[in-house]
Amino acid sequence: MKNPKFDYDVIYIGSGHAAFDGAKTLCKLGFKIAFVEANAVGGTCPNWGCNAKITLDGPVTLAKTQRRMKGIVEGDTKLNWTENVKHKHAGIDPIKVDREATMKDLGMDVLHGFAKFTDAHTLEINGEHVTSDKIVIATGLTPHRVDVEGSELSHDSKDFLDLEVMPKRMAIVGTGYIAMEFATMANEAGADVTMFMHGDKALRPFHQPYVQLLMKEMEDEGITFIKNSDLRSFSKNGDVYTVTYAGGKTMDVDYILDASGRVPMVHNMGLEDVGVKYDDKKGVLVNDYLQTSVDNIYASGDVAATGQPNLTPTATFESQYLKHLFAGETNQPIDFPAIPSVVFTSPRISQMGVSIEEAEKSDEYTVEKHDMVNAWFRQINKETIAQNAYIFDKQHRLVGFTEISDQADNAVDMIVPAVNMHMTPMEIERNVHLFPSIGHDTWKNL
Ligand SMILES: Cc1cc2nc3c(=O)[nH]c(=O)nc-3n(C[C@H](O)[C@H](O)[C@H](O)COP(=O)(O)OP(=O)(O)OC[C@H]3O[C@@H](n4cnc5c(N)ncnc54)[C@H](O)[C@@H]3O)c2cc1C
Ligand SMILES: NC(=O)c1ccc[n+]([C@@H]2O[C@H](COP(=O)([O-])OP(=O)(O)OC[C@H]3O[C@@H](n4cnc5c(N)ncnc54)[C@H](O)[C@@H]3O)[C@@H](O)[C@H]2O)c1
Repeated sequence: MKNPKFDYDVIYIGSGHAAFDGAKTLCKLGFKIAFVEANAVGGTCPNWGCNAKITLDGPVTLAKTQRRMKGIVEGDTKLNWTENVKHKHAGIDPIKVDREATMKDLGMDVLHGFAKFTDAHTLEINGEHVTSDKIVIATGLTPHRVDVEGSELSHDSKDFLDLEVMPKRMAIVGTGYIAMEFATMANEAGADVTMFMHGDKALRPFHQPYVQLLMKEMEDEGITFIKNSDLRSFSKNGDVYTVTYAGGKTMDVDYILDASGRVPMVHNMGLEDVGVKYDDKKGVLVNDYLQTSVDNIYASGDVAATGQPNLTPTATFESQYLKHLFAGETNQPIDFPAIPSVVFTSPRISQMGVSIEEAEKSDEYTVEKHDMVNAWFRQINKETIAQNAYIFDKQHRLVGFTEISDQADNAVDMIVPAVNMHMTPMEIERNVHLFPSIGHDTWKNL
């Protein structure tokens, strides 16, 4: 215990990556720590985000690859969605229990309930008051609902991940990360998927020519995109849902997934009462030390308005930074590295650092584009789309990378050190990779 004036040295509101990853090493330095969790311990990523999604995606990508290898790999492939969801539960459901046990083994407390500030050092949880020297708001995001009549009839990504039977006809609102990933899974599981787009662009943060290739691939697999859909209402008659859009057109479906984005969890927590400033869309306002407008209150992860991508690696990085700050290991502002991101569709699209679009507007950079689809390494599994681009600065150091292919996730991950350490060509040469491997394939162009 560092400050006996309070019940705890640090309380984290939330128990996701923005909290736990740094806390687990902070507690070893003698800090007394508690997490307040209103839902499943571990937060979004393991329970209804990354881990849950990628467990369901494994058999989806396998089925697609096996179809391409027809004749070499014999037999028909059909995804059994019900068994896939059972497999997901078997792998994912124990995580929250294990995580809570780990927290307690490390000497940290888990307080189940919804936290509300009563003053800058005090939280009310289920009518009990607990105090802490520092409080970290790590409450994440929650699904946004489109503002149309009948919006309560739609489902969110959490509901989708627990679907025991795949509906025959599915309407998906949006074409962001969740919409595109979940459409890929639903389509492979046999659903007739229609995507209702806000405008005419999908996956806006990614290189649009790659997004066009992905959309064409998804259309070839049977997915329909309705551009500028201008949603009007959802209604339900018996088991059938009707989507009304674009000037009164209608479509009947069996399920509506609203994937129109996620918004910060900042309400009903007494933030206004204690003076913590926030923006409804961006989250809790923080300075370069992740400190809010109240000195002893910090924010970390998706809920913190840092302008960084709302991803697990970002939450982990911020949580680790706060550990260093609280432990006195740094007094410097947070210095974000380039954070890689990938959309787990088939094929996948990944990117990191300076984008092609930024590079093409500046004399500082050069862009080298590659189409590898006919390269032998990409033909092992008969990939049908495989392109990437490297962005270099004037010293020929890699500053950005993007790829579309079945292996785009592993490709960008292999390139992380070259981008973040600003490696020179000589240093790059000294990083010798396995052969044959995606690492070798990706670094050979540097
Ligand atoms: C479907 C989906 C797929 C995703 N896939 C990926 C992926 O593949 N890769 C990737 O990097 N990222 C992915 N993400 C994003 C990733 O899950 C988040 O960036 C990450 O979980 C953020 O962690 P966090 O700790 O900030 O918030 P969270 O993990 O959301 O944790 C916040 C916790 O706070 C709790 N809470 C909120 N308010 C209160 C309160 N007042 N009192 C008590 N507890 C409270 C919540 O119950 C929650 O458990 C995905 C997200 C979704 C939804
Ligand atoms: N692979 C990953 O790393 C991964 C996967 C899933 C989620 N995430 C994280 O979760 C966050 C939330 O994901 P998301 O997909 O919900 O959000 P998003 O911001 O990626 O996409 C939201 C989509 O909804 C659309 N939209 C908004 N209003 C609409 C309307 N009225 N009608 C039709 N469409 C509308 C937007 O145009 C956009 O296509 C992401 O930003 C990302 O940080 C990451």
